[in-house]
Amino acid sequence: MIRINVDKRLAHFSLSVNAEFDKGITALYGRSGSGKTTLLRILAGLEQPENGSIYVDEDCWLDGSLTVPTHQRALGYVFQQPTLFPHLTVLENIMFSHTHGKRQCANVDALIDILALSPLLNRRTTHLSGGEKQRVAIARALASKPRVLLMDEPLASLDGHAKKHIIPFLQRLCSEIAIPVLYVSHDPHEVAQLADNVLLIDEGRVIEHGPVAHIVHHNNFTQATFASPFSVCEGLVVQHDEEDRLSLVRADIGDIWVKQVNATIGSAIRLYIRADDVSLVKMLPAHSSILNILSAQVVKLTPQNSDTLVVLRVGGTELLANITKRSVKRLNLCSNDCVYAQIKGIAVHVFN
Ligand SMILES: Nc1ncnc2c1ncn2[C@@H]1O[C@H](COP(=O)(O)OP(=O)(O)OP(=O)(O)O)[C@@H](O)[C@H]1O
Repeated sequence: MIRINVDKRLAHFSLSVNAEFDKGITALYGRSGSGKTTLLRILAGLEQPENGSIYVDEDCWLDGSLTVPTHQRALGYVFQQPTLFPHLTVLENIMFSHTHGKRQCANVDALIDILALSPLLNRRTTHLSGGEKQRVAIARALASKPRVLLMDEPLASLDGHAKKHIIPFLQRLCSEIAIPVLYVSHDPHEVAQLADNVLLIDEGRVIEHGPVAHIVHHNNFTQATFASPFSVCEGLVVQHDEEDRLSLVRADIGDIWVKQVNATIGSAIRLYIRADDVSLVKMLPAHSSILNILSAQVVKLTPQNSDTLVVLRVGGTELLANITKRSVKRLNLCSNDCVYAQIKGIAVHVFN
């Protein structure tokens, strides 16, 4: 557990953060210049706050005049551009912190295995792809067995294909290392896929902090980076329909049919549902191509520029729908109305 309470003034910017981060991935999310990197740098001891404290469990990294220098903080730092030693092989890069640091070394074999680095170990890092370099940088950051992992847009320099490839490694790794991971990202899709919690930051102040499914529903989240609104739902795979190539997910919003997923029955799964892919009807349709029709209640209507964002209560949780103003008028939609939310199975993104 990290407990941080710091104030920092820069020339035209001030940051004031009081937060706690438990194990798992916390996405630091906010518009450009909101203070995400500054917060990581303070945690790493690369910036000195005017006052405040940082504790990792019971260990003090900063309090008043006491400042533990960066090299004595048990942390790993992964940057947007992997900074590897070009004169060393992949294995030598990974082992660098082991041979040069004083901390106990992690199980390097397990890291190499999880990050699928075995075929690369004897290669020079100059000849690796961007995604391979970043996997080496992550292994190196973890080889010193840090108690905190800081990742500053680690996938930003990768293309969509490389990102897709590396994200499952990251997910597996972060669930195995069981330490707090602070992960800066501008990409709402990445946040939805990876984060357990989100700290939303604006102008150096914490705007929201909590579980990802809750925070992504906040207007502040979409306004922070002009992301299209979406919902994140947790569920379990309960059935595969081989003939129709579909899978049934028992999610917190109800049972949802999605395109067949490569996951065993009982696997935990996360659904990403764009608000634009949710439509509303007041009566159950007699014949519909839409596979998922859920009973819902309107909680709130928020007119946007040309659309209206509708917060729905579905099961014990919330779901967002984005519909046109004309649709709101046509349905004469008001708060507390009972409706049916329709979600195309084909439109649901599945993260497993
Ligand atoms: N060394 C510095 N001196 C003065 N101002 C700085 C310094 N470093 C950063 N800033 C300012 O502090 C603010 C926060 O910067 P920071 O890099 O933390 O933002 P960020 O949220 O990480 O942005 P981005 O998403 O664009 O990387 C910005 O206004 C930036 O110009």
